[in-house]
Amino acid sequence: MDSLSALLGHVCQTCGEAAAGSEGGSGGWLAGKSALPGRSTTRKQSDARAPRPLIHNIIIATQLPVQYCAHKHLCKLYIHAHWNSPAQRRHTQTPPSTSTTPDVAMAMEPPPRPSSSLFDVYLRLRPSNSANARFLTVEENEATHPTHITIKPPTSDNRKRAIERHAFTRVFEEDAKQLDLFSGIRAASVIEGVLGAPGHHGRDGLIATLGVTGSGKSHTILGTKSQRGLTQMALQVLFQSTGGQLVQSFYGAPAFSSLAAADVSESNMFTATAYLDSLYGDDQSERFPSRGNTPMPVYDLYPILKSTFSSRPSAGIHSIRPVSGTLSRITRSMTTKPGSPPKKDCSSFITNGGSRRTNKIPRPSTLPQTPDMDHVALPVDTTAEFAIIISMYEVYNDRIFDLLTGSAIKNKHSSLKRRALLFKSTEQSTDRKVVAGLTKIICGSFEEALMVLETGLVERKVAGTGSNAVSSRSHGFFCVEVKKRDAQRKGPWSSSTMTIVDLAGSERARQAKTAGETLAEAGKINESLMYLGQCMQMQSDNQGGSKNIIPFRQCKLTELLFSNSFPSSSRQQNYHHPQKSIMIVNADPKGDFNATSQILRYSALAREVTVPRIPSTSSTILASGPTGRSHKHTSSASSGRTTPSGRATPSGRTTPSAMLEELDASNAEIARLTAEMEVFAMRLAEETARRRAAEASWRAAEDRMADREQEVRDECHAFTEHAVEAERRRWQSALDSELENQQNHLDSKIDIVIQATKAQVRQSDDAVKVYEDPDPELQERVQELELQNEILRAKLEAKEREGQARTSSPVKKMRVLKAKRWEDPESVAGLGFADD
Ligand SMILES: Nc1ncnc2c1ncn2[C@@H]1O[C@H](COP(=O)(O)OP(=O)(O)OP(=O)(O)O)[C@@H](O)[C@H]1O
Repeated sequence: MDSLSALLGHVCQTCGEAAAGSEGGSGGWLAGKSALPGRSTTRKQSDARAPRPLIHNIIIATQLPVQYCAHKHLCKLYIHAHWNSPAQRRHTQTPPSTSTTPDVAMAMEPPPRPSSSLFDVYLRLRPSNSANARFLTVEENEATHPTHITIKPPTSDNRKRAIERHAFTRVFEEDAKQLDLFSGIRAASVIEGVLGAPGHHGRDGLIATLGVTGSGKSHTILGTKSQRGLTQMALQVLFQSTGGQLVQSFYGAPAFSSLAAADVSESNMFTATAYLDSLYGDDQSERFPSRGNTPMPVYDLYPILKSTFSSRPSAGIHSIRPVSGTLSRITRSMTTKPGSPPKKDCSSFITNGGSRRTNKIPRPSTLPQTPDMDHVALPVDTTAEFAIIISMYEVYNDRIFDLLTGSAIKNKHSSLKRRALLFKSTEQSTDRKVVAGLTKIICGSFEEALMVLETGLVERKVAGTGSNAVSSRSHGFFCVEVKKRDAQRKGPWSSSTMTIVDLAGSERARQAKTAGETLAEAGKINESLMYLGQCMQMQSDNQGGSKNIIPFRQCKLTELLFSNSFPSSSRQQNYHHPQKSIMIVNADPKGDFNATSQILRYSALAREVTVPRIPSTSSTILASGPTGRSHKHTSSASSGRTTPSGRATPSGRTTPSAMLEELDASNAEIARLTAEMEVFAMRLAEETARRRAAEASWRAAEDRMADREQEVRDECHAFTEHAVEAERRRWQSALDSELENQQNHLDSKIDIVIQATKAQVRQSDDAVKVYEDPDPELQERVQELELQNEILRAKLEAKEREGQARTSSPVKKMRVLKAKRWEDPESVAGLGFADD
């Protein structure tokens, strides 16, 4: 009964009796279900005639805590509905106020951030140009900063909706400046955490903005033409704090390779000078006469940077000097006016209002110089050396895209299909997921970091809508990674990241007047914000004692925002503290009531709802009457007490007072039913939202499954193709080597035969005899020739005999023989004649 004791001493609005006791007639305000008449055991001992207050039924129906005085006067009907948890309901009891509209509970303290809370939630109101009345009131808090707001439906709203009260870590009014916000949210302490205490690793930090479209999220995070945003301010503080302790990380410097080696996210790392030089080199050559070695025209950043620098690790890169001069500013503050017809993809980062993106180098001197953060100096570990690495990406249609590829700088590449990156565990980062394959730029100075930031923003998806001339169509993530190591020992680099997120705004298609692709984008934006809302609502429930598991894996956005918010599972070397997170909710107090109240409802750290009481008809009637007596009756009637004039007569006839009583009872019943209806409507809305979320998550899961299936199929296909190709090559090479072996074997055999033949020829005078299988044709021919030979030989012999017979002279004989020898030497030899 803590709440009860807290409420003692208050005064009943109807009878003016001071609350001093407990239920049962001694007076006092009762609160909570345990003190309800009809439920309490003391009820039976109390005045049996005491009417059962109508509110009792409401309690039964809604299970909500209520208050009433000892006289059971229904002075006001307070329903403090902390829908999320009983624990939250408990601390909402409050005495009624005397104002005509029900006040909200004052006992709702700004909740201290418990360890289960993922975010500190700040509310920033933007100055509004709208002629509408403000529906949002900031409660003044004299002791400290305002932390509570009340939102009251506009008078035009005929749905009699509840008045809601929300608690935030702190509320910033419309006149809050960028610097007020920076110091108010204690951004410096986030940066300090990222830098790490002496001898300790840093801790990740996250600053994000949330709100409906046009509520000032980008204004807060990225600033405008004249004012810096939180990003630029944080960068300045970071660079001036680490100042002299930044490592030299030009290509070829040992720090560069060690930084690249220490990166766990499979990133493409470049120095800012090389990166900017590669992107803007050609067009800026006139303006940067001092810069040498301007790379070739860049058609794709990676191949050129890689071939230029990876192959020549020691290649000198000339730095781009800080530039002065009047040049067109790359800013978000141009293009169409809100309300004008949507203009597709009219990038806010274009110069001269044209539709072409520029490839002019961003110039730090022309960027806003205020607020200057010179006065902010953070304590830094003096024994350490640091490197600051910047990466940027956006979540567009639930896919992650690198913003530093440089493809948007050259017009030719604006149509190129971008490759989505994965948020996954890598080989070197098994215990936590990282966005793999990002472009990371090592920045040596604040100016370089600003140029990289502006370059990345050129690539971000923005479009003009009916609600905002420069509406972000994606959730933008700007990451500043601080690498730290011992300056003396040069040990391993530790890493902590400050992520600054500019979320896309939720929007209603009717107001934003979007269509086609922009409408589809809005659908995805709203869906991801709905998941974010669920996560935030659960975190707020958890503060009240619930132990909900935050469902952050439902979409890329929540995964990226929340996955580092929990303690690392690894307790060893890679242990990471949960990140310190800050959520800034932006709201236009005169803007769209429905959209704004919805966002405030799920982002607030605590909330309560007050259903306005429907005034009693009888009191209205009687109040307009002349007598005070009537009023007294009404009060009695409303308290449920019977009065002499209010009773039915024994004859059964009802007096006017009895009718009035009845009327009042009916009105109270109507009020009860209306309150009930309101409660059920809210529950229904919640359940519907939950169902929709579940359906959307189901659909998203199906999509993801299909994607995964396709990925697995592609992977299998690629793997199989690769394996088949490798096998084919293996077989081909085996075949080739087999053929070669055979050839060699044959050659060696032939060699042996030739050698043997030669040796045989050398050993013997005989001609080489070649033994071959007899050819039948040849054989026939040989036989024929032999036959002819025989015939000729016979003829010859015959002729010889003839000649011998004709001459007996030896000389003639010799002459004949000589002639014969020329004709047939063999036959002559055979005859034993020799040449003389
Ligand atoms: N606190 C502020 N002070 C002055 N002007 C503001 C403030 N907040 C927002 N604005 C102006 O309102 C306009 C819309 O703001 P902004 O683009 O930041 O909205 P947003 O929430 O980022 O919208 P979206 O979600 O569509 O991107 C801009 O012109 C911006 O300068």
